[in-house]
Amino acid sequence: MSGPFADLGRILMVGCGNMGGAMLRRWLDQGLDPAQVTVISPSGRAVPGGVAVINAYDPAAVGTVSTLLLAMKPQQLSAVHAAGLASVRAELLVSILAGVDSATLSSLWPGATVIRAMPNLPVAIGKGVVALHSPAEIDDRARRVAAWMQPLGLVEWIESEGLFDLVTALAGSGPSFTYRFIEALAAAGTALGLPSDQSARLATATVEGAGLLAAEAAETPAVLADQVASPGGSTRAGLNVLDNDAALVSLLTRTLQASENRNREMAAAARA
Ligand SMILES: NC(=O)C1=CN([C@@H]2O[C@H](COP(=O)(O)OP(=O)(O)OC[C@H]3O[C@@H](n4cnc5c(N)ncnc54)[C@H](OP(=O)(O)O)[C@@H]3O)[C@@H](O)[C@H]2O)C=CC1
Ligand SMILES: O=C(O)[C@@H]1CCC=N1
Repeated sequence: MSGPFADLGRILMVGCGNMGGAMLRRWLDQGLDPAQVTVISPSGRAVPGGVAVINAYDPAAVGTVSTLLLAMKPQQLSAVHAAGLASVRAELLVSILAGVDSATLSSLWPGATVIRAMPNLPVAIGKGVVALHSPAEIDDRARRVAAWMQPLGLVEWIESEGLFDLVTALAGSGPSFTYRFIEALAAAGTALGLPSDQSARLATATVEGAGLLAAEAAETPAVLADQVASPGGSTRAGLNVLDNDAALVSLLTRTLQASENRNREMAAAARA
């Protein structure tokens, strides 16, 4: 096999819910061999594309694991470790757990190369973000992880682990905040008289188009905003509301701060 999935060997994926499932589906769409992956899911719920699923760790069923991918909730880490996973000697340990720091992961799986990955939900269509952090020098194993994540969207290394909780808030949680914005735009349209289904369609398509243009254009979002807002026109009247006392920036700063704080709390709980 070649491409981004070469050299990952057998992958054991712990949890395959909203986020893990989106990643796995995209990888399978992009050529990952389902025979390479085993998923642990306590409910035994079906997982995408013919991938083997077991409801508890069973060394005989799993065999030798090269890559261990943690994709359950941070609060499940100690239970997962205690339920046999401590004995897995994978060369690569990749964790998408919010908060949980690399020192905690290294102490639980000594000897593994630990990489933290923070994906977001649009990885489902290859338009996600995957932030990566390696506590050690970025070596060939770490580069292998970056190549593995490439089909999911934008891959960015975050050098300082101290910034990872903030990156998690901005990019990991960011789609949720953006969906709220779409809902709020639609709700405002409805409150002012539009039929709700039409307002929802208009809001979703407007955010889709604006996002795609922002990603492709040479201009910054600030310049694009000005291209919409004619001097003395109606957009400027609306922007004045968002910009007054930096209302939107202030709201989003508090939003990211709350999420970052919660990531720190989850990291502390995982260390305890
Ligand atoms: N949702 C998102 O957008 C993002 C999530 N993350 C991170 O991804 C991780 C998963 O989140 P998300 O997918 O939303 O959560 P979900 O609740 O959707 O999925 C959790 C998964 O963990 C499994 N699980 C539960 N208990 C255990 C256990 N004891 N052993 C093995 N597997 C277990 C569940 O299996 P079953 O269904 O069988 O119970 C399920 O497959 C979290 O750590 C989160 O921080 C990171 C970035 C974005
Ligand atoms: O809500 C959570 O805890 C995770 C972190 C990023 C997205 N979901």
